[in-house]
Order: sequence, then C-alpha cells, then structure tokens
Amino acid sequence: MSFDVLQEKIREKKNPTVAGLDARIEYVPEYIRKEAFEKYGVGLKGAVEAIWQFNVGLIDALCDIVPAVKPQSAYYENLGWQGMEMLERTIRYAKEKGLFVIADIKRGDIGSTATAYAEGWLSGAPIEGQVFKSFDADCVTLNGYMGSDSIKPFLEAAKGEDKCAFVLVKTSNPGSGELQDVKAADGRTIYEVMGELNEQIAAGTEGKYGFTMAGAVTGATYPQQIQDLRARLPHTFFLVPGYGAQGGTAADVKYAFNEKGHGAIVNSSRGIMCAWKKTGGDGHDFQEAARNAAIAMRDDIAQFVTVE
Ligand SMILES: O=C(O)c1cc(=O)[nH]c(=O)n1[C@@H]1O[C@H](COP(=O)(O)O)[C@@H](O)[C@H]1O
Repeated sequence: MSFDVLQEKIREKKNPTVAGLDARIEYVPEYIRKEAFEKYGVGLKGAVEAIWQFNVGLIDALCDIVPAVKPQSAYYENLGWQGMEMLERTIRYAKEKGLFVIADIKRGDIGSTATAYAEGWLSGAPIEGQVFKSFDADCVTLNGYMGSDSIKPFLEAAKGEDKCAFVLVKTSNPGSGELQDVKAADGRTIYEVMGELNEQIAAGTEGKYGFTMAGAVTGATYPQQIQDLRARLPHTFFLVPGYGAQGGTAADVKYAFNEKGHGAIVNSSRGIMCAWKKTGGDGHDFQEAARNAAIAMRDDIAQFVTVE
C-alpha cells in the first residue's frame, strides 16, 4: 500500500525520475535490428527480439541511476502476443535489477472488468483456488474518468502487496484542456474534481511519507495546474510526464514536489531512449548515451528540487 516503496527508491538514488521504455523499432540502433532480423526475419518476431535486446541494454545502463522504469503497453501491444510476452519479460528483468516498474496501461472500465485488468497487471489471476501472476507490475496507470468504481478494483488488488496506481488527472497532451479544464457547477475544474475524488477514494491508505496508494498523473506541460494540484492534494503522489520531448522543463516540474522534495516522479521516454541519435554515432553508444541523458535529467531537476 501507498507510495513508500517508490519514495524509498527515489531517496536511495537521490533521483525523482523514471525512464520510459516505449521503444518503437526505429528507436533501436541498426546493428541490433540487423542481427535480430537476420535471425528471425523482418516481421513481428524480429522486431520483438530487437526491442528486447534494446530494453535489456537500457535497463543495464540505467539501473544504478534511476529508481523506476515505465513501459507503455501500447508499444508492446502493437507487436501482438509476442510483444506482450516480451513486456512480461521486460517487467521481470527490470524488477530483478531492483527497479520499480510502472506499467503504463491507462485502463478503466466497469467494476467487474476493472477487476480482471487488476488481476492481470497487479495481483494475479485466481484459478482453481490458486493465484497465478503474469505481468506483476509494482504500479499501473489508470484512466479513472469512468468514476470511482473503475479505480477501486485496482486499489483492492494492490492492497497488501505494496503496490499502487496513478490515475489520470491533468494530462500533458495539447487537447487535455478540452474536457479537463471545463468548470463544474461548483466552480472547480474537472481535473480538480478528478484529483480530489481520487484522493478521497484512497483516504486512509497513507504510508509513512503521507501519500495514499492512488497517485495522480499531472503533465509537465501545465506547470500552473501542477501547482494548483499540489496545494489541493497534499496526500497524492504525482507522476509527471512531458519533460523533455514534450517541452516540459525542470522549472515546470518543481511544483509537483512538496517541501521535502517528496511526492513526485518525473518521466522521460524518448529523451533517454533516443539519446544515442544525438551523439553522431551509429548507435553502438546507446547505453552510454541513455545513461548520460538520465544523469543530465537528474542533475537538471536537482537544481530546483532536493530530495530529503
Ligand atoms: O500516463 C502517462 O505516463 C502519460 C500521461 C500523460 O498525460 N502524458 C504522457 O505523455 N504520458 C506517457 O508518458 C510518456 C511520455 O513520453 P516522452 O514524451 O517520450 O517522454 C509516454 O509513455 C506517454 O504515454
């Protein structure tokens, strides 16, 4: 329960950032792609092998720098069942390396269906009186805009396992204001209503750092809204995507943290995975480039936030 496990890992590494594992085949250096395609042919199987090699390389290069990784399910789903099997392997490998794994699945559905998702991603599937785990992530992202009954089954599944969830509140994309910034009858914006509902749903699950097991996604591209949400939601841990490739800066994300430098983690996916494309090399240096980009991000944020 709560975000204590993640907050501890952040404190150990003095680094409140998470590396996204969102590989498209064109992000993988050519020498890795070539070898995989020679072995398995140009197709889904070859692409899965190439991305697996890339993920292992990234995890090895980053595991002593970042506390967490966030694979986005879409980049595995688009390779079919072989992609999903590789996602399961990636999650297992990252956990073996001591990383906290946030499975970015953005799910949300009626209670019975949400329970099935929650079993698959968090607690395991109950079969003939036994529980069988598959993806076994530490945390998931959810789209809770269907309401509290679409979130609660995930919190139920996460209970007793030191697991948790992030619920979309104010997202980083350009269209996020179309619905999320609309004012409700009581004058609050929809994202404020969502954030407060989410904090209420999980009330009572606060851990030693004071955060409940239901975190919130607050995009780095909307710093004013992050500031608003930090003030409204003192018990909510924030996932802040949108740093780097989407234009968010360290000065923008600083508002997500409390006075102790706790309560938030900032994501970068393309900025770390694709760093090798900016070194002028042919990709053989992808691990060093990713590592340097992760260190630069950590040091950039440290100019504004000190994690106590
Ligand atoms: O839930 C998320 O992680 C998420 C929410 C959001 O509002 N915006 C957002 O970009 N994301 C995810 O964060 C990652 C951002 O990737 P980069 O822009 O490459 O750093 C992707 O995996 C997105 O799916």
